[in-house]
Amino acid sequence: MLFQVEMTVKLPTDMPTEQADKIKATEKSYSQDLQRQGKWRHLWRVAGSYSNVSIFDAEDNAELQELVSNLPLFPYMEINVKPLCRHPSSVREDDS
Ligand SMILES: O=C(O)CC1=CCC(=O)O1
Repeated sequence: MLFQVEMTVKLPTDMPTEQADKIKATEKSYSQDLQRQGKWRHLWRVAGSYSNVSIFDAEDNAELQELVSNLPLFPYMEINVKPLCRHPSSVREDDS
């Protein structure tokens, strides 16, 4: 199942830079691992913001919840999820 996930990062302004950098590095590694596994299909920055729009490919809602709640930045993000299904006019055969 495909899901559009929009994440907006809201780190506390008083978080020490070293701590923030460590969380961001762990987040990068975790996200790149999921991208290589094909679970995190797309990762796009929303221009002009500290948000991303991502496409996840998870077995079901429970797996999506597990993937997203294990994000190192999870405690510091607002997350919106939209389940997706194939558009009947899509010409892409691999959009499943
Ligand atoms: O910077 C972000 O949008 C949050 C994030 C998701 C994956 C990653 O490496 O950073």
